[in-house]
Amino acid sequence: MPRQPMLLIEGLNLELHDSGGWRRRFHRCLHEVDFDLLRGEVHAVVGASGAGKSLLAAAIMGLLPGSARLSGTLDYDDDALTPKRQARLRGAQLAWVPQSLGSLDPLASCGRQVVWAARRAGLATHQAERAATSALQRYAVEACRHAYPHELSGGMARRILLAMATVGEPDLLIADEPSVGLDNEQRRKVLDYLRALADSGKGVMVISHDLRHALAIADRVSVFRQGRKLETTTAAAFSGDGQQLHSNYARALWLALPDNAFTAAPLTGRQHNIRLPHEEPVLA
Ligand SMILES: Nc1ncnc2c1ncn2[C@@H]1O[C@H](COP(=O)(O)OP(=O)(O)OP(=O)(O)O)[C@@H](O)[C@H]1O
Ligand code: NI
Repeated sequence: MPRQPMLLIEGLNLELHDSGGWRRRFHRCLHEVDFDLLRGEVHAVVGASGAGKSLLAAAIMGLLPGSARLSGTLDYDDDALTPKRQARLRGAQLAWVPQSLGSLDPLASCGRQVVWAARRAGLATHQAERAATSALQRYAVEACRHAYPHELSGGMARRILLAMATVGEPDLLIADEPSVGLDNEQRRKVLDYLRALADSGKGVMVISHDLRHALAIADRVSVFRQGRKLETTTAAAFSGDGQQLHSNYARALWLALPDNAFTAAPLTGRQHNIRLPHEEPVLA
């Protein structure tokens, strides 16, 4: 029997103000996006810089700029995800690892911020302290408990954000580029932990510009480009010469992975000319 999605998004359109200029002009950042997330699943969202991945996360969390124009339906657990409901669920059932390391409070120690996150998720004071300790241990940043954000490396700061997002055992976790700046060992641990969260019945949405990292843990993958979702497919469809993929873009992303230069069928001249989506660096 098909499982009911915990998160269901249909026909999502988003317009934001153009930055700069005095004229009030909007531009469309998301176009008719359909997306769903099942319990127990890791659903990866991949695509180049500017594809709209982080804006989709912000729309789910209810953290878009005030002037944003949003239309379409957003349901969580069979009920509309209204701004009021988003505010109530945020930090408890709905958790988010933001892409920007600037999200940490520069004036509070890292340990304090993880405890705050646990309190926000509804834990009582002594439980929050205990949960914070185990979250810091899980990501091997216990030594950073008394440090301030400016004293951390990028990878350490990323792991503090992960500890904050997961300390309250959320139902749905959105991790926006959770492994940027981590070494291979740490990345593997973080990805394994996200996989384990899904295996324990939670829903995990992982946003990544790196298809390899997404495929390491994903059940399904949605490919975005320029504000549009091109396709949602099983992670298993990224195999061989990519024939199971629907869009040329997803196939190009797949064939561009270093290992596939050796294992995939030879590219035709036309495929060689596909412009690959790594034009811009990810700002994190
Ligand atoms: N606050 C904002 N105001 C106006 N435009 C914005 C705002 N945030 C993002 N955009 C625009 O929306 C588009 C999508 O941005 P988004 O941050 O979702 O991309 P992304 O896929 O997460 O990219 P990256 O991989 O670089 O993080 C971009 O063209 C960006 O310029
Ligand atoms: Ni982003």
